[in-house]
Amino acid sequence: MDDKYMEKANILIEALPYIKEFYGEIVVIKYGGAALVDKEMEASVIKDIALMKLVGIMPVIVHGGGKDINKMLDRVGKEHKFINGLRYTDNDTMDIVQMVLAGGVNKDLVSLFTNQGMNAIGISGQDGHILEVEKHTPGGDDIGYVGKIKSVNPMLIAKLIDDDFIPIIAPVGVDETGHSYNINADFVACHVASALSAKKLLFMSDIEGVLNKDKNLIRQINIGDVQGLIDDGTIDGGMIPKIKGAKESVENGVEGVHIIDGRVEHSLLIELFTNYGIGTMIKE
Ligand SMILES: Nc1ncnc2c1ncn2[C@@H]1O[C@H](COP(=O)(O)OP(=O)(O)O)[C@@H](O)[C@H]1O
Ligand SMILES: CC(=O)N[C@@H](CCC(=O)OP(=O)(O)O)C(=O)O
Repeated sequence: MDDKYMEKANILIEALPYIKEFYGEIVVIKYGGAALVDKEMEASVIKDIALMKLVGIMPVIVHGGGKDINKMLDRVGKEHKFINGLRYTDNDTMDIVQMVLAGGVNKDLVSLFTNQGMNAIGISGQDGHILEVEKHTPGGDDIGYVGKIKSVNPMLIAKLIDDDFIPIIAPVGVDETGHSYNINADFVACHVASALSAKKLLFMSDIEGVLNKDKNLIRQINIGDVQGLIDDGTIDGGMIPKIKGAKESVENGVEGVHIIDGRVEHSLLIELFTNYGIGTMIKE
């Protein structure tokens, strides 16, 4: 037979044990950063997730949209600032965060799935009390309406999954008085993955994975080594919440957390369904 047909058949056969392993399992995908700004890539990611769903995996999406919030703040002439990676969120900023994340990014993603003939439902952590928060005051600082997750109520998400929908969750939570809070989407993804006892959590970012000091990709990190990589400065900036959250999720029973490059077409499929993968896996 023609080699090129054999090659295609082999790719499908290589995927078989993974499809079997993940069949009926929940996989949480944090979709944000660079992967969210390029329309072509966005369409390709949606196809990958549609394929996952059609082979029996139950995907749950938590999205970011920090760059879209910045753009909207620029448009209305409002300054934006981050304190240790968290957006300073005063009342007006919170209105914009809610509008951009829960109203814009969330519904745009739902439309993309609808275009692929898939049933997706866009919700935020406010719906069904999914994300209950309290005011986050890191080191005693008041950074406005930034939420610290107190509890995740997975009931509504589980119901949507049971009814065959792909839940798409915006990282906005609610406190006991009903006020909305802005939450870092990485934290939300980790808490949701733990609460749902997901098999996997995948972070799609704008870098190959976790890099060592020589800027080479680290293929696997055991949770016992995470703190050392932070302490010696190998990991900093936006990678810190991902890696800390990854460690916590694994401790809470998520089998593996993967950090993959959202700029590479089909990185999701390659990571899940091939022997070699593409990014960094964090595991026990
Ligand atoms: N060791 C590391 N390996 C990879 N990225 C790192 C590392 N240390 C810091 N980073 C930074 O973390 C960034 C990813 O975090 P972030 O920008 O918050 O992603 P996203 O917006 O996709 O959630 C990378 O682009 C990189 O600048
Ligand atoms: C408190 C806080 O910082 N919230 C984030 C929420 C969005 C987010 O996390 O988006 P990315 O994943 O695309 O960075 C923010 O306002 O930017």
